[in-house]
Amino acid sequence: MSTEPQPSPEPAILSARGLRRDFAGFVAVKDVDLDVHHGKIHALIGPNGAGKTTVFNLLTKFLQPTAGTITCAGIDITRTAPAKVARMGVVRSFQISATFPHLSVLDNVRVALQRPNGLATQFWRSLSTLDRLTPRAMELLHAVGLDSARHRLASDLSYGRKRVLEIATTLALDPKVLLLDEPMAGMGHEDVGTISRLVRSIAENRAVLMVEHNLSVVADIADWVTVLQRGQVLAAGDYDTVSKDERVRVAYMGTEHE
Ligand SMILES: Nc1ncnc2c1ncn2[C@@H]1O[C@H](COP(=O)(O)OP(=O)(O)OP(=O)(O)O)[C@@H](O)[C@H]1O
Repeated sequence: MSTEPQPSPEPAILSARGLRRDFAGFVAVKDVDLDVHHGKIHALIGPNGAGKTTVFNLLTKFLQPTAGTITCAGIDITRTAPAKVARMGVVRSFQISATFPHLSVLDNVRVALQRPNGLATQFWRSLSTLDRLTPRAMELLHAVGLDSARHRLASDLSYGRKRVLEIATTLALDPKVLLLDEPMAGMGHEDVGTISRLVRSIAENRAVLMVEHNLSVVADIADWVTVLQRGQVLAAGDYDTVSKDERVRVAYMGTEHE
């Protein structure tokens, strides 16, 4: 079984080589190589404590690596600040609390859109200054299927639709790489289908890296899977390949997906 990063004729948009992170002598992530490609969904899976969240935080620069390199479109971002990395197009989804519960769905997206437009200070004077962002906000709401809910308060949405709204606000930043941390967490069956379709459509014109525990979803939508165990890459490949690997089954899938 290969632990090589994803082979592709196209250069990766986000790459890690030899990624390592120590916490006070404990090695949480070691020698991790991975590539994230435009138009593809890359799933990062593994048992609890395998190091998925740490890798996620390293790639978005919320944590500084102890060793290794991270590149975005060939540019070394290993020492680049998180805000700059986000401006380069590597954007992580935040949890639902990142949306404003007492604003409408439309205003939540308009507020998110002001960031790439540099209007951050104007918003607090008047929402009317955001009017020119309405057409783009409506496009995004249409793309995620929330246009009919645009005048509802975010707090009135179902859990699944709040998550969709949160993803829409992330898309407002027009990411090249979208990192999703357990997008299906807490979802009912119907919402899982909705979010899966949404993630698939998002990946049509950008790269997606997602940490996901729901292996049915990974089987369904991931183009490439990296399996972590004890901070290291145990296996990498398409879902069919990694799911048949005996070590992966023992480490993870054998107990989780039969
Ligand atoms: N800030 C920290 N200080 C010390 N140890 C940490 C820290 N963050 C993570 N760890 C340790 O690193 C290891 C990997 O944790 P991490 O949260 O990345 O795993 P995970 O695969 O995301 O797990 P889960 O699926 O349970 O969320 C764990 O043993 C964890 O206790």
